[in-house]
Amino acid sequence: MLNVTDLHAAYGQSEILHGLHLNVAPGEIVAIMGRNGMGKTTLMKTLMGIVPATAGTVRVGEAAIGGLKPHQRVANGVAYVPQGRMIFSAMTVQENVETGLTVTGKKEVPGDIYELFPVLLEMKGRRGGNLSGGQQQQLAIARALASDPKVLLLDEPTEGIQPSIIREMARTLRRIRDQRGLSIVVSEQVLSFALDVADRVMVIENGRFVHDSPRDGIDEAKVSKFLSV
Ligand SMILES: Nc1ncnc2c1ncn2[C@@H]1O[C@H](COP(=O)(O)OP(=O)(O)OP(=O)(O)O)[C@@H](O)[C@H]1O
Repeated sequence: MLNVTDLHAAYGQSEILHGLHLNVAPGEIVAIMGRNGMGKTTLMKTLMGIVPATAGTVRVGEAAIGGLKPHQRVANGVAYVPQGRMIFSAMTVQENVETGLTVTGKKEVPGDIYELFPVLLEMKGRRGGNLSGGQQQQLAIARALASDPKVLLLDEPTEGIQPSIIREMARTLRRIRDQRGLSIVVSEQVLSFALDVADRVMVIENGRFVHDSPRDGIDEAKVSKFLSV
């Protein structure tokens, strides 16, 4: 579903991503793990078109999206939950989710989104800024799902979230995948969450993938070693 070949990206003269290859099958969940500063956020932003790629191709299904602007990528089926969630604090929960509908032409939030996140239905008239961190993360995921994506990108969704909510989030993401059949790419530093949520774990180091393993039979000690400073 998502096919990335030889992706390079740079900030000015400083190249950060050095030729990444990534294939995510329909319905597959891939976790991209790596320490701070290894290039996870840059990869997410490059896939979204927020940071321009200097070389390489990005396809979603048959569509080449590498040259498109972020909103055009959303229209082609890519949705993004940025690091730090970036919900609109002054807008209500419902208004936040509605911003995700723009590309679908729908006026109302589909009921299955509130079924996934019942707390958002209870709080739909509250301002986003008044929600807890875990609730804001649910809101950011709901907003992303409102665009009816084929590929969902999440950048460090567990950052600043309590352990019990993190386990719940892994279950919810798998449920979303099972219900919608979409592909999910999640960047992560918490190994237990990656093992809970993903079918495959990749490790990025200094802008290169250095490890790629199915969840089943993964060498946890080896992955932990990459993550320890
Ligand atoms: N706007 C920017 N301008 C210049 N360099 C940047 C910029 N953003 C990130 N970098 C550099 O790019 C490299 C990769 O950063 P990136 O944010 O992609 O890492 P990360 O793996 O997501 O880390 P974190 O877990 O801290 O978010 C780092 O060396 C960082 O200093």
